[in-house]
Amino acid sequence: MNAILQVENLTKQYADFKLDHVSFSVPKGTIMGLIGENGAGKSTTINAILDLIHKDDGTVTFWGQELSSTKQIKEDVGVVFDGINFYETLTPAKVGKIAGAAYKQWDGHLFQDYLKRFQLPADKEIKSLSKGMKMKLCIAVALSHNPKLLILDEATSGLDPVMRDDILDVFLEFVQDENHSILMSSHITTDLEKVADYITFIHQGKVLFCKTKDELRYNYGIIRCGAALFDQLDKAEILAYRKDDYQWNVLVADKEKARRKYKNAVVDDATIDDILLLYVKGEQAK
Ligand SMILES: Nc1ncnc2c1ncn2[C@@H]1O[C@H](COP(=O)(O)OP(=O)(O)OP(=O)(O)O)[C@@H](O)[C@H]1O
Repeated sequence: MNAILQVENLTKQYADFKLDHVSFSVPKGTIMGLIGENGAGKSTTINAILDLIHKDDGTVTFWGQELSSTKQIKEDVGVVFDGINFYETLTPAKVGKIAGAAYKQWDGHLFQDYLKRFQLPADKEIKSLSKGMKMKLCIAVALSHNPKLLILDEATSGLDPVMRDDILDVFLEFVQDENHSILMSSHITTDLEKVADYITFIHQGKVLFCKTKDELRYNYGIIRCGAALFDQLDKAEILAYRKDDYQWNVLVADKEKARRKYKNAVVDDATIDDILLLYVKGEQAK
């Protein structure tokens, strides 16, 4: 069994939104980035995976098994959400004691190491910690019960660039163990460009694609052209397109082919943000 987490046809209907047959898997030793516009369904996906909300259909398997025991998930899956809050009068040291009693696999020394590494004061009340410090505390707790899978929903959004970089290094260290994996949603796509192996793009409740980051980075490109050339483009090769004031921006899956074929066009590399913007704000060709 190569996948730590497998999600198949996950479906959840709300009054005004449907998470629609979402499928993807997170292989061992890898980081899967979950991207999508606000309201795309990322948190709904994560909540359904963790059984925090009832799913209408689909299966979620951890290590090849549908887990009926939430206790087992609690031990083996470290979870960090944007906005998780501990009681304000606790201190990080007290949080460590409580977590030590709650998790069988708790490693108090590891927790102390993370407090030092993340520059968190052990004896300061949580109400006096900044948002970023609280987030770091959540990450320290999630890592210190020795999970095999980390699920992070916007877990780095409150951190400054220097601390984000440090935390991303911690995530990369975590997946050095090939039995570990991470599923992380983030709007900071440059973070995912740095650490993710795969990207799953959810758009309006559906998976638009699930691809390796390298495929996106090395193969996807944007043709910048005028109306005349746009009319000549092979429409079957266009993934999405958008016209701004002066030019057409056309997303293609094979930029080298486009460079060979349309010699007069500028074909730029595409960042994950570019891809997301063109799919969300542009027209989809197929
Ligand atoms: N409990 C609920 N009842 C009804 N609708 C809900 C509920 N929770 C979420 N939704 C709707 O589901 C949709 C998807 O929300 P979700 O939080 O999954 O998006 P997201 O991709 O995580 O967005 P963001 O990037 O803004 O966090 C939204 O339209 C939201 O209003």
